[in-house]
Amino acid sequence: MSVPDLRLELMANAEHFYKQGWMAGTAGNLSARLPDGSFWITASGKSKGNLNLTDFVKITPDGIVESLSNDLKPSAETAIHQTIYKIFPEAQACYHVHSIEANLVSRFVEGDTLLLPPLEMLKGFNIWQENLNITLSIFPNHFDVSQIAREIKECFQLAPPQIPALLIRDHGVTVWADSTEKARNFIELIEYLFRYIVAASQTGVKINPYV
Ligand SMILES: CSC[C@@H](O)[C@@H](O)C(=O)COP(=O)(O)O
Ligand SMILES: [Zn+2]
Repeated sequence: MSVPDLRLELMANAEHFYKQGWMAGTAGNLSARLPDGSFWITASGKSKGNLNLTDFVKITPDGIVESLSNDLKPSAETAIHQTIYKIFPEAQACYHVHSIEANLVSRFVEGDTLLLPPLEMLKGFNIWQENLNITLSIFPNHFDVSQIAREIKECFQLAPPQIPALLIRDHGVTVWADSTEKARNFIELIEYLFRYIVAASQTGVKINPYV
């Protein structure tokens, strides 16, 4: 039986996110791991609304770029995907999108953690506790992407995140999961939580009554 090409999943998910307005103007990047530990990642600067099979670059476990053409460069944020796959061996897909709500909520706090609302939606991240006090790490949006990747590694090696997601201030969210399907769900869940936080701030509702 032939194995389905993971690029087809990435193309479908990118189109879905693009239609939500989360990958406008070439924003965002998606990757998925292959059984040999290499991963497909979207090539840099491509519109994510209508990707082709040729709009991807393969990165080997040693970090070698295997490009299908000289015109293709790997995503400018490949270092973040590599870091996530290194720290979390169970991760099989890593998705990064830019939504307006992610950027707004990243400005709601000055520190490096965002308190999440204790909503039922958190069960989608396999969190089954009452009186939830779940936070999301926020990283500065350094011009040098490898610096962002280093800070992610340092932070998560000290303390693993409570949910498989991270936010880069004024930039966007990144999630990872053990399948492309779950990574897509995680993007939808976290973006729902961001929308809730924005709406709560407009209506005066406390984000988390347990804190
Ligand atoms: C709208 S440009 C955004 C980029 O600078 C970057 O943040 C991004 O997400 C997409 O970069 P790419 O190199 O296409 O993967
Ligand atoms: Zn980005």
